[in-house]
Amino acid sequence: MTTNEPLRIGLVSISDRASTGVYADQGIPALQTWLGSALTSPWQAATRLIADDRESIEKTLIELVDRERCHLVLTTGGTGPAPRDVTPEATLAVADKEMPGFGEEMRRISLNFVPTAILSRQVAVIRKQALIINLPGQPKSIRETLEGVRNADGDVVHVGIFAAVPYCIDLIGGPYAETDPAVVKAFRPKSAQRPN
Ligand SMILES: Nc1ncnc2c1ncn2[C@@H]1O[C@H](COP(=O)(O)OP(=O)(O)OP(=O)(O)O)[C@@H](O)[C@H]1O
Ligand SMILES: Nc1nc2c(c(=O)[nH]1)N[C@H]1C(S)=C(S)[C@@H](COP(=O)(O)O)O[C@H]1N2
Repeated sequence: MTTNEPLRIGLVSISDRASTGVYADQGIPALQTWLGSALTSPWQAATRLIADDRESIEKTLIELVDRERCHLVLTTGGTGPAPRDVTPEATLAVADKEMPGFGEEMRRISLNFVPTAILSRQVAVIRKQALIINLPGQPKSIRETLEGVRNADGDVVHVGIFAAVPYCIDLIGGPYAETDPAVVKAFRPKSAQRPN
């Protein structure tokens, strides 16, 4: 049963350099901007900027899901092969269930942009009432993976993963999230659609 409360979204930027001020964090602003353009139903964000440290990542994810009661948590950064990249391990460690389709599809989408997309080990999981999704660290990859790929005319040629996010949130008991179809069209089976 879905609810009418606002969608609570945890936004976690995981970067050694942004979290220590070597450069300004662009992850959280990119997430907020994109969600602001995509979501047409009420939402609120809880944001965290942390280092690539497995314990801090696990603690942050648990806090956002268990205490802040987020329905969706998006992380950015720390999914590559370097020794400090441990976001997928931390995410799997707090998981009740794995959702492998998201990682598979994000890598396929990202291959339209960079051949190094296969270096991203990103995962998605369910913990309690929340869907947690790892996005790559490159700020531009946030829009690319969530919104998908367009041709020169602006038509979508590879659907972004956010198309499946609202229905996933329905299925785990969260609010009915709606999107601007010009940015990303949320897909739901007919039986799950609410009249406008
Ligand atoms: N939060 C961020 N803000 C701005 N740029 C970022 C951020 N995170 C990553 N980037 C950019 O994307 C690139 C790839 O991201 P990745 O997460 O692999 O970073 P990294 O090389 O592990 O370094 P760090 O963890 O210190 O950001 C980085 O080299 C950086 O140019
Ligand atoms: N859409 C998209 N996906 C991408 C990239 C990108 O620029 N755009 N960079 C790739 C690279 S170079 C790496 S190493 C991996 C992991 O990045 P992360 O460690 O920043 O999470 O994401 C990959 N996926």
